[in-house]
Amino acid sequence: MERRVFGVETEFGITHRGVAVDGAPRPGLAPDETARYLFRPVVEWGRSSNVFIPNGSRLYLDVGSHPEYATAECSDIEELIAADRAGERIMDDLARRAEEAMAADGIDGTIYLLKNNVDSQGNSYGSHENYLIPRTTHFRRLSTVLLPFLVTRQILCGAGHLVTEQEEAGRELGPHYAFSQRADHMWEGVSSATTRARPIINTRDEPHADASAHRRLHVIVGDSNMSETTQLLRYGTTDLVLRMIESGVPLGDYELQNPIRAIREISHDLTGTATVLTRDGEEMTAVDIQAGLLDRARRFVSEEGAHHGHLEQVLQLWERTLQAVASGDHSNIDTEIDWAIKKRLIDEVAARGSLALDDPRLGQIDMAYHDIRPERGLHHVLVRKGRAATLLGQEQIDQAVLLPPATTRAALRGHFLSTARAFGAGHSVDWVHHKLVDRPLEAIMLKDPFETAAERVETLLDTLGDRRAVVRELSAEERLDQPVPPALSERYLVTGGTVPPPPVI
Ligand SMILES: Nc1ncnc2c1ncn2[C@@H]1O[C@H](COP(=O)(O)OP(=O)(O)OP(=O)(O)O)[C@@H](O)[C@H]1O
Ligand SMILES: [Mg+2]
Repeated sequence: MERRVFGVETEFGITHRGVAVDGAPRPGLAPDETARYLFRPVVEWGRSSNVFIPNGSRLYLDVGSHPEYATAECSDIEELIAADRAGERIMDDLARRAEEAMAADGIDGTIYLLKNNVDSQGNSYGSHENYLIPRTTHFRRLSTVLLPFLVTRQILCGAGHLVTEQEEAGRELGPHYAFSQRADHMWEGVSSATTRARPIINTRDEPHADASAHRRLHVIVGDSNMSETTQLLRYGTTDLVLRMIESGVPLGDYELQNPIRAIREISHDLTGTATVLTRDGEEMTAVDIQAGLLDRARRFVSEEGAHHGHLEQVLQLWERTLQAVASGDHSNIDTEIDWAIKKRLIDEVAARGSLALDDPRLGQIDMAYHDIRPERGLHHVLVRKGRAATLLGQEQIDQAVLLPPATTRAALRGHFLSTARAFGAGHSVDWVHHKLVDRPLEAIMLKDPFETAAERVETLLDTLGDRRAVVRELSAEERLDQPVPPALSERYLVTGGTVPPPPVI
């Protein structure tokens, strides 16, 4: 497919800790109560804990206690990473406000939002990727090529995990460092369930697009990444493998006999030498499978040409990461790949303090790496020290907090909801639908995720009043001055002119 739509959903871990008294930490609020404080400004803003916001994304608090941010539809990987990083910023801002609101209610303490995938009780929460693919893509090829790719992709873009207890039945492993947090929590290869069975690829058929032409591939196996370069590798390689599948190039058959056993064994073997069995009975390592696909990808790119500006970086980082795993020398990737960045830090602290791998202080580092608060989160600290690479400028992330990507229908969603709000008009939107409450019969469906200008949308918004005369777009400074979280600030201002009377019903 020439252009692809990407989106990523992140569920955050949330903890509240009370102020320590005489050095002893006091328990804080329960996660669900903390999450309710977190979402208070969201609910005040949108009368719901499930809202689409001006940057086109969705903020969502399910009955559980893992607040979720789903990026708007993005049409390139850099845009996607910016949208994802904006989500961290938005959640952190909500956490700061929640701490203030709690303090005003006499509840002191600190909120920790972690962009990781397991909490201290061993519960897992997700980082789900969405890729628009043509409906014609053979599902069979998804399981013969995409599934083995995803099972082994963790050696490239796992977030790293310090495992202190044996998590895998039947194998005696002492405390050790694994590639992935999520691998131990996957239960099926390809299926339509999400929470209970946790398949690697979810086939639930909700394309949020023209169903006769497209599918939305829902990948729920990935670890949440802190590193922008790791994200580049994660989405960049997956997009390339999908492109090769879509183009019908022969990719070999790596279909695995037991993908779920394989994903765990690979995660727990940092040497990259654990072998997995293909359906044909061949023994292969994760590095073998990834190297085979990288080789095909290089040939594919040299024949087809690069389809985005970061492609060479993706290929080089892919190769370097495989070399690092195969050689055991991670020094060539330990500023770019999450598992290696974090491992280096853990190894250093362990060596300095002569700590055993199951020392709880190291477990704390494993968690704190994912803390999204810039002053405190260890990934942020490493970036400031030059020990973790970045890809984006701050201004790209700032902009993604306030505005939707300009290249997909998210631009129209953001424009629609911000205009309706400026006029105080009841409205509802989702990925596809746009409705003014007073004009339900004129609801608009945008099934083409690449549609960025639609006369229909403007015509419907024109019923709100003479917009050209009365609506002004606020600058970023003006939006940041508003007393609400920046992501929820009003984008447009009605400055005068004639606002039409309410419609006669
Ligand atoms: N046509 C599309 N193709 C690919 N991705 C899409 C498309 N439309 C929307 N998306 C992306 O898919 C994600 C949908 O997130 P959302 O959490 O709402 O969906 P879901 O996972 O299906 O629902 P839920 O979380 O309620 O189970 C978003 O990141 C969005 O940008
Ligand atoms: Mg979701």
